[in-house]
Amino acid sequence: MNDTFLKACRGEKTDYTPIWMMRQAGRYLPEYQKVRGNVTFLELCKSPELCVEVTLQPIDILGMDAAILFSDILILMEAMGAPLDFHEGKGPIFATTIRDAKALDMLVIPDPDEATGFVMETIRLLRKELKVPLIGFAGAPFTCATYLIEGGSSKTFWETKKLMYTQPELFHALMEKITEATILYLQAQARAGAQALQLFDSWAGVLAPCDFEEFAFPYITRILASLKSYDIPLIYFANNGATLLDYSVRSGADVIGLDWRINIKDAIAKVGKKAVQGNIDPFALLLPKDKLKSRIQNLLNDARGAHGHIFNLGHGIHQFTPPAQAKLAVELVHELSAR
Ligand SMILES: Cc1c2[nH]c(c1CCC(=O)O)Cc1[nH]c(c(CCC(=O)O)c1C)Cc1[nH]c(c(CCC(=O)O)c1C)Cc1[nH]c(c(C)c1CCC(=O)O)C2
Repeated sequence: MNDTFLKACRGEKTDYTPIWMMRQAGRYLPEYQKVRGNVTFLELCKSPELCVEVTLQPIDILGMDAAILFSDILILMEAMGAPLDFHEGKGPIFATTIRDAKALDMLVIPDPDEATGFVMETIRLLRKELKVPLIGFAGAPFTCATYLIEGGSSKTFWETKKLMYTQPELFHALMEKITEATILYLQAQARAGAQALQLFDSWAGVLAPCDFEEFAFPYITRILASLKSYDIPLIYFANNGATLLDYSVRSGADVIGLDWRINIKDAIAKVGKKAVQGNIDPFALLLPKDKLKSRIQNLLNDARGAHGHIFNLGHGIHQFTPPAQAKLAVELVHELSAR
C-alpha cells in the first residue's frame, strides 16, 4: 500500500512528494476514449465496473500516487431532481433552471445510498483493487448552484449573480439545500471507503471576497465540519482562489488546493500548519523536457517549507495533453523530490 499521499496530507515526512492530477481520468487518455466510445458519459458515471476501470487507468498507466473516484460533481445535482444531459462539445446542460421558489421546491435531498448507490458501489469496488489511496469528492455548493441557475456552463454568471443580488433569500435557500445533500453524499462516500474528500469550487474565483464570505463560505465550513468525525483528510480547492486564500485556510480543510496563479511559497506563508496541493499550470505539461524539469524543480524548491505538499496541477488536465507528458511529469516529481 502506497500511503505517501495520505502522509503528505497529514503533514508527515514522506520519501518523496506524492502527485496526482485533477481530472486525471479522462479524454486525454486513449484508454478512456475506448471505454467512452461504447457509452454516454452519464452511462459511464452510473456503471460501477466501468468507473473502476477508468479510475484505475491513470494509476496503472501514469503512476499517480492517489486515485480519484470517477464521477462528476453534477451527478448529485441530477440525484436532487435536476434533469442533466451532457452535449458533445457543449458540456453539461440542465433542461430546467432553478431561478424561482417553485423550481427550488422540486429539488429533493436524496438518500445517497439509494439515489447514488452506483457511486458508493464504485468506491467499495475500488477499495478492493487499489494500492494507492482513494479520493472521493463533491462540488462546493456555489459551483453546483451556478450550473443549476445558469442551466449549464457560463462565462458571465449573469443569472447566478442576478439571483444572488436581487433574491438573496432564495439564493441562500438553494445553497442550504445543496449543502444538506452534499453533507449526506460525502458522509456516505466516507462510509463506503473514501480515504480523503475534496470539495471542488471551480467558480469561487468569480466572487468578490465580501460576496464569497456571505454567499459561499458558510456552506463550505458547514460541510467540512460535518465530515471531521470521519478523520480523513479534507481538501478544499477554490479555483482562481488566490484572493480567497484566507477563507480557504479558515474553511476547516486540512489540505488547501491551489491554482497556478499564486506562487506556492506565498501561499505556504499564509496557510500555517496545513498541507498544500498544487499548483503547476496544466498547460505547462506542454513544455519540452528540460524546461518541464526546471519548472517542477522550482516548484518543489518553493514548496520546501510546506507542512505537507501534494504535487498537482493548478486545475484539471486539458483534454489534448499528450499522456506521455503527464507521465513524464509524474516521473520527474518522483525523481526530483526523492529524499
Ligand atoms: C466543474 C466540474 C465538472 N465536473 C467536475 C468539476 C470540478 C473540476 C473542474 O473545475 O474541472 C469534476 C470532475 N469531473 C470528472 C471528474 C472525474 C475524476 C477525475 O479524474 O478527476 C471530476 C473530479 C469527470 C468528467 N467530467 C466531464 C468529463 C468529460 C466527459 C466526456 O467523456 O465526454 C469527464 C471525464 C464533463 C464535465 N463535467 C463538468 C463539466 C463543465 C464538463 C464538461 C467540460 C469537460 O468536458 O471537461 C462539471
